[in-house]
Amino acid sequence: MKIAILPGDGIGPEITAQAVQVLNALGESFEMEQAEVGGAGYAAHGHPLPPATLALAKSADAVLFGAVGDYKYDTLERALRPEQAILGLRKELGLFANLRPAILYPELAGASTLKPEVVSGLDILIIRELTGDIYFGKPRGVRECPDGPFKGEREGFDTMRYAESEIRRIAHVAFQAARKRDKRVTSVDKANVLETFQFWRDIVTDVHKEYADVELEHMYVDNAAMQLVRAPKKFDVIVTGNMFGDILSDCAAMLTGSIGMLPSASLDANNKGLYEPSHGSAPDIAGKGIANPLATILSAAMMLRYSLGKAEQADRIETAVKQVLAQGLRTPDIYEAGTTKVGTEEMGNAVVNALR
Ligand SMILES: NC(=O)C1=CN([C@@H]2O[C@H](COP(=O)(O)OP(=O)(O)OC[C@H]3O[C@@H](n4cnc5c(N)ncnc54)[C@H](O)[C@@H]3O)[C@@H](O)[C@H]2O)C=CC1
Ligand SMILES: CC(C)CC(=O)C(=O)O
Ligand SMILES: [Mg+2]
Repeated sequence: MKIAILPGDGIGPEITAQAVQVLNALGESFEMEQAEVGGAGYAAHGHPLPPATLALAKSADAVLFGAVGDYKYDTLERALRPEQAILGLRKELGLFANLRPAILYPELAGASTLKPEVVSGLDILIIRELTGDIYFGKPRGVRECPDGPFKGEREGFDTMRYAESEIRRIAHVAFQAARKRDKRVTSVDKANVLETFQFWRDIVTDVHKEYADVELEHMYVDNAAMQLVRAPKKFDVIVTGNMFGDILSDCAAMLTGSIGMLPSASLDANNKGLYEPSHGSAPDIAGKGIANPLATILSAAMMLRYSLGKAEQADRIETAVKQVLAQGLRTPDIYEAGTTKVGTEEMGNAVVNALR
């Protein structure tokens, strides 16, 4: 089985190295091939998603991705910015279903921003549509404002849109996932304001007719953000669009102690996937050896489970992560008094030792 390893920028290479170390410790014979992506792709080949990197991602059975982005590229024209690499990979590989489980490990109850009684036992699954919405809609750009009170001025614009089949397929993913859990789906939208999301609500309601055993509720995104920090355990599966899912999942991350704890799987219709932490390249801590590698290590576990048919090995990694947390090891983002502060590499080494 071939895994494409795309470390990217910032903390990407640091955290990916730890996940690779963990995969190597499983005793499986994975073929791993690494390639530059993001700012690293631009620096080496003049493009954030070099053709050889895309070809590798397409030919591999699964992709393990670090993160992309570096402030030094923020002035480049948009098509050449590092973030285009991950957007391009999602689109090119058809990775429309983004699964972001927000699970609170009991040892991290004190690291969560919420009171232990509000988050203890938290286990929610955010399903974010990943290849549509305003992140991909066209037209977009900067133009002369054609009408209204600002006519003649320059205006920036983007296009929010969802095709019916895009909504149907992500709704099916959500209802099917809920069937394996607590059988409750909350569809998050902004149907009170946006045509796109009234349509979203209508289609999700229609798909729900095929899942009578699953409970469906609709919630506006502003309320959902509030409920996530008020009573997050009321959610089981949240399904939402690309932008709302992006924002709500960062919010949910803090319930688990840190964004460094939130893994993700981005899947196509056949469960071929790209696996990456939900966070970015964290330029503020890059090179310091203090980034939390657990979201990436847990993403590797998701890769074993969803794309590589190795559920037992995925369980082993998740058990090893629980063990190092029980040992009291913490990177600074999840550190509390009475625990032991470690760096990225020490955390990775501890997971490897726990595996053995
Ligand atoms: N999939 C991707 O590659 C993503 C890329 N980005 C890009 O990353 C760059 C930085 O974006 P930000 O908005 O700062 O988001 P970010 O997620 O990189 O960082 C936000 C905050 O969380 C902290 N953080 C993130 N991951 C951490 C980890 N593993 N351990 C400890 N602390 C961690 C950072 O230090 C920072 O304070 C930008 O260029 C952005 O476009 C952002 C999100 C996703
Ligand atoms: C480039 C961004 C869309 C990446 C991001 O924020 C995410 O996937 O969570
Ligand atoms: Mg994000």
